[in-house]
Amino acid sequence: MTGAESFGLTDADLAVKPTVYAPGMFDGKVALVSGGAGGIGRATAWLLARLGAHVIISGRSEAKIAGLIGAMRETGLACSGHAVDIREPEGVAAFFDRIWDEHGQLDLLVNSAGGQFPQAAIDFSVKGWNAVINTNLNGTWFMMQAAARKWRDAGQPGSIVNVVVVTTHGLHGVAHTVAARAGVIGLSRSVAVEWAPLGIRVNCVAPGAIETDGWKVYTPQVRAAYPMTNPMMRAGDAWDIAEASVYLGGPAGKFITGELLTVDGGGQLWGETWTTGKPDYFKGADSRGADRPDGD
Ligand SMILES: CCCCCCC/C=C/C(=O)SCCNC(=O)CCNC(=O)[C@H](O)C(C)(C)COP(=O)(O)OP(=O)(O)OC[C@H]1O[C@@H](n2cnc3c(N)ncnc32)[C@H](O)[C@@H]1OP(=O)(O)O
Ligand SMILES: NC(=O)C1=CN([C@@H]2O[C@H](COP(=O)(O)OP(=O)(O)OC[C@H]3O[C@@H](n4cnc5c(N)ncnc54)[C@H](OP(=O)(O)O)[C@@H]3O)[C@@H](O)[C@H]2O)C=CC1
Repeated sequence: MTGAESFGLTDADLAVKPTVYAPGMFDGKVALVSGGAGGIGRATAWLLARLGAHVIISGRSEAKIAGLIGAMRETGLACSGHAVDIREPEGVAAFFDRIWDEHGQLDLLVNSAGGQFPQAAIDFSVKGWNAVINTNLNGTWFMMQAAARKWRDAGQPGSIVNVVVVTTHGLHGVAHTVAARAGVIGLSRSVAVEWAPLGIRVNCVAPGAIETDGWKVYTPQVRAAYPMTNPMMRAGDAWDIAEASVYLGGPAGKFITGELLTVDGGGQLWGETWTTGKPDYFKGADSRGADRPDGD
């Protein structure tokens, strides 16, 4: 692979990809997609804008946001963007002030900003652990809380979709992110109850292996094995997650809150996920070795 290689759907794909949803479904609505210039966020931003929403795109990289906004506006879609690090609560709060100043409303927040690096848990540094927890748990929370405060203060309903990771089986090499995402899922279930009186719904989508540029952090060997993470024996695409988020976050999900929708081709039921490669130990009984510490 070269540094220039990219994965997943392009803007040209996303501009025309067929959707199950009706045109105009989000007319008059305002949606915010964090990580909106990443793979899954980008697909979500295109889908929501094509369905009529004004989409606000955030992320850390101004250049990535500007590129996406240019591509979307070229096709006549309504969007704007702002660089915000979700780990900075003051910056996040100021961002939501700005959204209300400019639009006076927000209808849907999709938290797609996140990520991790693959490493054996036993080798995590304190800094590495904190980077992943701060991004995926704290950052997601700062966005959720800032949105909810605005909705409460404005007396407006709202909807949040958090894009997480499958946490129900041992996801090798990404224990830090599984810990953070399990936190987000638990948090979402709790505030789904606390915030129901405010008219705020909170749901999560757990993607399986979804081909995006986020895969660049994994080796070519590991990426090549991702289709083996599920019984469909293929990766999903970012549109799969975008349509799931729109289902939960939009009108189709109006009686759904505190829910987790897994979109992984059945990977929870069958499949192997090795983000740092399959260790010899798991390759078969013969590979366990006589020196394996059995603890007895
Ligand atoms: C059921 C099947 C599911 C399949 C799941 C597997 C597939 C999953 C795919 C994805 O989720 S892909 C999409 C997500 N995108 C990414 O993950 C992109 C890359 N990740 C990030 O950018 C993370 O957000 C980040 C690493 C947390 C970035 O945070 P930050 O910008 O603060 O990081 P750094 O400053 O670069 O690093 C901070 C600190 O972290 C440690 N560290 C970072 N990278 C590595 C690494 N490759 N190996 C070991 N340690 C790493 C390290 O301590 C860094 O500090 P320094 O050493 O640089 O001082
Ligand atoms: N692709 C997959 O197979 C899977 C993905 N997921 C999760 O889905 C989500 C989206 O993934 P995907 O689109 O594939 O990955 P990408 O890496 O393509 O997108 C993630 C986006 O998050 C943004 N981001 C990261 N950290 C921060 C931060 N501190 N503040 C603001 N923005 C930030 C990045 O923007 P910028 O570069 O501008 O900082 C980036 O565009 C992630 O949480 C990911 O872990 C879960 C399971 C599988």
